[in-house]
Amino acid sequence: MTVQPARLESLRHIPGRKGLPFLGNALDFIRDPYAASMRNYEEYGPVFRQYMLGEWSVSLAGADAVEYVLTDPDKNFSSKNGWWLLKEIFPGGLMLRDFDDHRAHRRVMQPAFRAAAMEDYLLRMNGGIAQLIRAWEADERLEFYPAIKALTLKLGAAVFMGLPLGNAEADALNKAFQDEVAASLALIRAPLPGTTYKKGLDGRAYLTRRFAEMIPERRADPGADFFSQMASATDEDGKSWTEQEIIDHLNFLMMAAHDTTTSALTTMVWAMAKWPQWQDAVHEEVLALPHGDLTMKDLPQLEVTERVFKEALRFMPPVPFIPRQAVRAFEWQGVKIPAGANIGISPGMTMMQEEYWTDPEMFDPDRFTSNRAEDRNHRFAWAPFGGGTHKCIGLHFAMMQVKAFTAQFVRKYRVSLVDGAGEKWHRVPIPKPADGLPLHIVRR
Ligand code: HEM
Repeated sequence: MTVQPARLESLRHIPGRKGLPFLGNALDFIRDPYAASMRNYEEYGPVFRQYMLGEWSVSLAGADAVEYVLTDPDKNFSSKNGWWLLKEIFPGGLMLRDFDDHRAHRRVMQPAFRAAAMEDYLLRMNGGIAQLIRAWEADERLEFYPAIKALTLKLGAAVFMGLPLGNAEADALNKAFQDEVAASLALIRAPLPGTTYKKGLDGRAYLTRRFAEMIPERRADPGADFFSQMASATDEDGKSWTEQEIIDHLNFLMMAAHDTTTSALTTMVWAMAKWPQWQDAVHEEVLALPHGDLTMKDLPQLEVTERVFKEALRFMPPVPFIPRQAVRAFEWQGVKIPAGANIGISPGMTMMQEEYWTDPEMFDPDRFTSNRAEDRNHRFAWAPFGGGTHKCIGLHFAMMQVKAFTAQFVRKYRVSLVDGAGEKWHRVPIPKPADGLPLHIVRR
């Protein structure tokens, strides 16, 4: 659905500040997005406008706003136009579809996340993780962020693309994929030679060509991987996706899965190194499992691990802000907001609000125990995976991958922070430690 962007004149009644020419409030936001949003909230109230990189947007603060926009009872909000940054590099992905078209595509993708498929992914993951973390044995000091990023990329090539671990082409495909991700976030968005953006478009062209060549192979001899699932997926009428649709969905899925899980695992391991009582509790829980590979049956037993993961997502959410575009005018908290306005909501800010959480600045996985259940203070108090029709389709997959990794990692290693490590984080676009998170690592 195409809607003309809202003009400044139609937003003037909404309080807010412009900041610097063109940059607007971007520097403040990049430095500390929560502090910047909280300042605006305190000064202007729950509806305010912001200017960044030449664009105005309207922020709606608080869990009620997160619920209203994500559940979208009046079909007011376009995800496709909200996530315009991703439109050229990752077109056709689920998040870049709206309403009936989105629902139809999501339904076709859903079987790739059913229990039987998940069991196969877990098998692949277990083998891959064992092999990849073995390489860390030789180190006494491990820079965790680059190490886990390399691990999730290699696992991704196996689980998403169906390539055997160590496949010669996997590195080239992963490099093209990383170029795409970098380009989707680039400030200069013209395909000039040598730019990040041009490299991303080249990466997309290469992946598109290779995926197209691989589709007949995946159809003829399907394996236990996402690519095979998508190549053979059909809708209610038995119609398959076109070649281009398969490529676009696979490409987007890998992007949606990769940096988010990498970031969450980094936060979790940082927290377990900083507050070792959680590392001990997770270790003890893992030791109580039957020895051998983690199975689907074991996953619910990892209850402490799950709480530590949930708290890591609250503390440092990989997707702290969610954009939409209003496709029609609406009213929120008595403020009229015109069609075409860019809308921003922040599950990240909500997950730090004292209204819903005790001592929100404290890392406290016990807030998720059934007797405290602070996440139930509001249906959208804890929403690191979003909600409504676009709620993360990979959330159980992410949980499974995190448990599969953590179980093997804590069984094999104990980690502590190198002095001063992990003190500074880049919070946007996806959180990562500025120093790469150097850890002391010892074999148990
Ligand atoms: C800790 C890890 C993850 C986090 C925090 C996360 C977060 C999110 C969020 C917040 C959304 C909704 C965005 C919106 O409403 O605009 C989303 C959507 C999505 N995620 Fe995840 N995600 C994670 C892992 C994954 C994984 C592992 C996969 C795939 C295996 C995945 C695939 C997707 C897809 C395809 C969508 C679009 C869904 C739709 O539009 O219907 N994500 N994710």
